[in-house]
Amino acid sequence: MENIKIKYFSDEIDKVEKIVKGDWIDLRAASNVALKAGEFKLIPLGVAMQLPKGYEAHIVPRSSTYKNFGVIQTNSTGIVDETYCGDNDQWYFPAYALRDTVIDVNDRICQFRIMEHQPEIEFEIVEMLGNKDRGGIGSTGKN
Ligand SMILES: O=c1ccn([C@H]2C[C@H](O)[C@@H](COP(=O)(O)OP(=O)(O)OP(=O)(O)O)O2)c(=O)[nH]1
Repeated sequence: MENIKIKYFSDEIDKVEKIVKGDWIDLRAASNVALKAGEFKLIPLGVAMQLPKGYEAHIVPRSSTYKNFGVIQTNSTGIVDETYCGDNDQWYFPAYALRDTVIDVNDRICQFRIMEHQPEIEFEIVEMLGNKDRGGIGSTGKN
C-alpha cells in the first residue's frame, strides 16, 4: 500500500477515491468551466499531491469524457513529475473544446494512476543495430 499526501484547493469537489468499477482514480473539475468550440482552457483539478518516492502520475481522459463534455486532452497524457509537489502545484486538465460545452464543478473529467519512473538510461551510439527490420507503420496489413 502506498501513501499519497493530498491537498485540496476546493470544498466543492468530492474527495479522491478509487471508483469501484475502474482501476484508475477519477479526478474532478474544481470550478465551473464554459468553453466555446475551438477554445482551450486549463481546468483546475483541485488537488496537489506528494507522490511516493520513485513514482510519477499519468493523467488521461475518461473514456466518456469526449461524449459527455466535448473536450479532448491536448497533451493526450499528462505526466505529473514527482517534484511537482509544492503547496501551489495544483493539477490541471488541458482541455480543447470541439463544441460549445459546460463542465460543472465536481464533474469527473479525467483519471490518473501512479507509475514507477523508468530506469536510468544511457544512450550508446552505434552504426548498425544488427537486427532484422520489422517493417514500417501499417506493414502488417489491415486484417
Ligand atoms: O496534464 C498535465 C500535465 C502536467 N501537469 C503538471 C505536472 C507536471 O509536473 C507539470 C509540468 O508538466 P510537463 O513537464 O509535462 O510540462 P512542460 O510543458 O514540460 O512544462 P515545464 O516547463 O513546467 O516542465 O505540470 C498537470 O497539472 N497536468
